[in-house]
Amino acid sequence: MKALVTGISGFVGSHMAEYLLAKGIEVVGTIRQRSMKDHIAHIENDIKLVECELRDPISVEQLIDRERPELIFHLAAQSFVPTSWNSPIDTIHNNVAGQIHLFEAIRRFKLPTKVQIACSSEEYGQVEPSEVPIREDNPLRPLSPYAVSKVAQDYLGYQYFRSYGIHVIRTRTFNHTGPRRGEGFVTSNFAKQIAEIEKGLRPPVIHVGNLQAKRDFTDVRDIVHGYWLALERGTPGECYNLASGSCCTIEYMLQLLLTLTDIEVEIQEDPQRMRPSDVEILLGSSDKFHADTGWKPEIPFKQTMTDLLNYWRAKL
Ligand SMILES: Nc1nc2c(ncn2[C@@H]2O[C@H](COP(=O)(O)OP(=O)(O)O[C@H]3O[C@H](CO)[C@@H](O)[C@H](O)[C@@H]3O)[C@@H](O)[C@H]2O)c(=O)[nH]1
Repeated sequence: MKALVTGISGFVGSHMAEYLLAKGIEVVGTIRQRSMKDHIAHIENDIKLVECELRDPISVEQLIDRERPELIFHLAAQSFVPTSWNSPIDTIHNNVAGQIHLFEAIRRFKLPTKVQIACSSEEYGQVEPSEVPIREDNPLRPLSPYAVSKVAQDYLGYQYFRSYGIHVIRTRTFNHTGPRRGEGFVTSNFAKQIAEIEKGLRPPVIHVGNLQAKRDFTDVRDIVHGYWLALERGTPGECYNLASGSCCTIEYMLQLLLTLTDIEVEIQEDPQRMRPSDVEILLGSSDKFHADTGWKPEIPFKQTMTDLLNYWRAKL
């Protein structure tokens, strides 16, 4: 069986590739011209890498025609919320056009390919206290251009399923982290700052943004298992939350990291790290996904954060 992973050199893409290889699946992955390959260097000989700009319909059509994968894990995206404030149109264009080109190519060649699309809990946006844990039928009230791009990807998935019968599964994933998480994202950013302080590379001051936001974190290794199950057992056209079912403040996450180190630090708020509007709480129910696929997260949050901190300690 052949699987195509878009964005294979990214954080989730690299974990997805490892997961698929362990299952004996043939893996093809897309990278961009200037993609860093550090995350996949250890498996580069076991996968096929294809340079493909997903915003270019011709490249995507040629890729799909040539590879004809049975499964697609569509993970390529501009995934950092703050970047989307700086250049909203780039995020919307990148995330929406890439997916449309994939769908159009599948449609053109009438392929039975199963496609998982990486949607996001950010789509729920402004969530009322009475609405948690959030279920899939909650209203979508996106609060960032990134979130709007994910709503568009999500509904395009629904539309291509309804219009053309393409086997699309929409996974609305809540926050996920673990080794190789990009350093801009909060868990990795704080872990990296701690590792740098431990090594004497910076003064003992941790710079933070909004510590009161609440997020529902799952380990990336549980998430890629979920993506596999989504295509194996999920109902085409459906959307599913992937979440741990509990949440914590960003402050709690920072304090947890600080229990894993001996250093003493000062915590300093950095106005640059504040957002024009931040999602206050994301706490998801995965009951629907569990009922259809049996998925549940296995890795405790403390283990995930320990692995992430050790990743930075080894990398610096
Ligand atoms: N990045 C960052 N965030 C901070 C910081 N301090 C506090 N935060 C807060 O920490 C929360 C999480 O921020 P991120 O790690 O950047 O993730 P996100 O905006 O929640 O988005 C992530 O999760 C989505 C799923 O809910 C994903 O769709 C998205 O791609 C990303 O992985 C936000 O409320 C943010 O304001 C900081 O120094 N840096």
